Amino acid sequence: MQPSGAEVHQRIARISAHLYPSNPQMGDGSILERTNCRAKGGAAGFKVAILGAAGGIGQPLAMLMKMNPLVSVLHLYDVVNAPGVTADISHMDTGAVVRGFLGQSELEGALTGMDLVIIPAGIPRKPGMTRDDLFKINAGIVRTLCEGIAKCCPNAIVNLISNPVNSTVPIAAEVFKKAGTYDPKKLLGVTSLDVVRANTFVAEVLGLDPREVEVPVVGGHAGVTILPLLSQVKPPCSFTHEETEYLTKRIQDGGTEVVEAKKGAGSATLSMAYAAVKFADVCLKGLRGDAGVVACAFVASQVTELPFFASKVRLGRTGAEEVYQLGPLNEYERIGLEKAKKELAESIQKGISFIRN
Ligand SMILES: NC(=O)C1=CN([C@@H]2O[C@H](COP(=O)(O)OP(=O)(O)OC[C@H]3O[C@@H](n4cnc5c(N)ncnc54)[C@H](O)[C@@H]3O)[C@@H](O)[C@H]2O)C=CC1
Ligand SMILES: O=C([O-])CC(=O)C(=O)O
Repeated sequence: MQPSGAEVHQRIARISAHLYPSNPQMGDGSILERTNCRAKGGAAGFKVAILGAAGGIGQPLAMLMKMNPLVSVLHLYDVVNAPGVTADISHMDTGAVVRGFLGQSELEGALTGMDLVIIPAGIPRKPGMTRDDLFKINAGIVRTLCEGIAKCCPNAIVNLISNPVNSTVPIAAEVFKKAGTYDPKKLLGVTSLDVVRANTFVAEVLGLDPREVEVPVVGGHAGVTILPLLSQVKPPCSFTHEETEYLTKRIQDGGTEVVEAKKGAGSATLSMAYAAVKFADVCLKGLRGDAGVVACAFVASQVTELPFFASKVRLGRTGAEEVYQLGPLNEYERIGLEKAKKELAESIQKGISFIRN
């Protein structure tokens, strides 16, 4: 029997409400003309939210996550332009269902039920600024978003990209502690761009394909706190002192190199989206229960005397299930580690104090 006109309207309204739960204006009558209204959408997979999805990182990150077969539902949240980015990305013929959420009043809808939350919300650097100069504005943004996570999806894995990561991760930890939801395994500061850069620059020097190179980068994510362990590069190789100095400095200053090249138009966005997706994919594979999933991240740690430190971690069903020791360091790296720890201690304390005081 053919459905009645009223039944067809009801069916479309249901689909529209499913796709745009808190943006009814995005599911207006125009959907009547669409031919895909019987789409099931969302095969088995994970639910992922991106907070800051309309930004320089957020947009390519959203596009790449829409292409990830492990993602069944993708929520795009921002305080501006989320509907436009959502409409655009939702036309991609990949499995994930995309939904947009605009502004603080829709944060709850964006977060409820999520398995993984990726946060690239916040202002980027301009030439002459340090990442710490972003603290004033980004600290408050991260606090608000993490309060939402504690309330709506306290079990989600959080990938925190917003700078200064060395302080925003401690901020997030304090917010979760206050809310009684803190699970150190689930809070990961994203340092994968440092690894991506290190692999690229080391491959250039060695004349190798970057896909064959693995460089552990430990410490934190700002200047001297970024510590590439060139003595542990795979495949095993050695560097002259000059090469070590050149590579260490280039990896540590990679972000500044992009900020200066962009001349005031922001910082790394495309390589960051790539690195964030690589890292998110590793987190999702861990959640799925894949064995031997390892990546570098800035996490709660007992590897040094500091409460947070970036190093290799093993991702599993509950997040960062194992944090690896640093392994043997050479003299150059030992000196670098002391410098890194000094700056890191201050940045971590600044983040903690922001919430406690
Ligand atoms: N961890 C890392 O390796 C890297 C971190 N970053 C950092 O990522 C952050 C974002 O960089 P871009 O995307 O280039 O900046 P952007 O300015 O292009 O985008 C940021 C987005 O965040 C949104 N936003 C602002 N306040 C918000 C709030 N309260 N809730 C939700 N969204 C909000 C803005 O509307 C904007 O769309 C910066 O802090 C930057 O320093 C950038 C590159 C690498
Ligand atoms: O340098 C910046 O401000 C952005 C960033 O963290 C990076 O590119 O590593």
